[in-house]
Amino acid sequence: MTTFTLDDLAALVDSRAGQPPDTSYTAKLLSEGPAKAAKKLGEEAVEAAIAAVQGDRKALTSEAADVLYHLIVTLKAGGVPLSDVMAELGRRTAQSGLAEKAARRHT
Ligand SMILES: N=c1c2ncn([C@@H]3O[C@H](COP(=O)(O)OP(=O)(O)OP(=O)(O)O)[C@@H](O)[C@H]3O)c2ncn1[C@@H]1O[C@H](COP(=O)(O)O)[C@@H](O)[C@H]1O
Repeated sequence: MTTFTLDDLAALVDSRAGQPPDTSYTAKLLSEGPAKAAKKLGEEAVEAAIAAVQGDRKALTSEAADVLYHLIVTLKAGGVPLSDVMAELGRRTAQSGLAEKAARRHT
């Protein structure tokens, strides 16, 4: 069990933004703009999907980590804070909770 969170990862990515590209992989990726980060995200997502279809749990774990990392970088490059994504997920959860309650009232 790890205590490392997506917020920790986003903070690491934030710390690399604006640094010289030769200082880290993240700084280099961010310096290349949103399209490059998005391309990497797409590639990693396909690799994760292939691992899932093949039932390769080890590869899926590794590729999922790549997806989450490149998603965080893509969000940073696109100017969208992770907190906005979490808020959207929270809204959807709240909405589905209300929808479930309404459905129960009508049964
Ligand atoms: N989670 C990751 C992470 N996952 C994958 N990667 C990098 O993503 C790259 C993907 O591999 P590829 O072979 O597809 O990419 P590449 O061929 O090197 O690059 P391209 O030419 O395709 O752009 C590798 O260089 C990995 O090291 C990551 N790099 C960084 N992190 C996190 O970001 C933090 C900061 O990292 P640095 O920016 O390297 O200091 C680290 O402490 C980690 O927490």
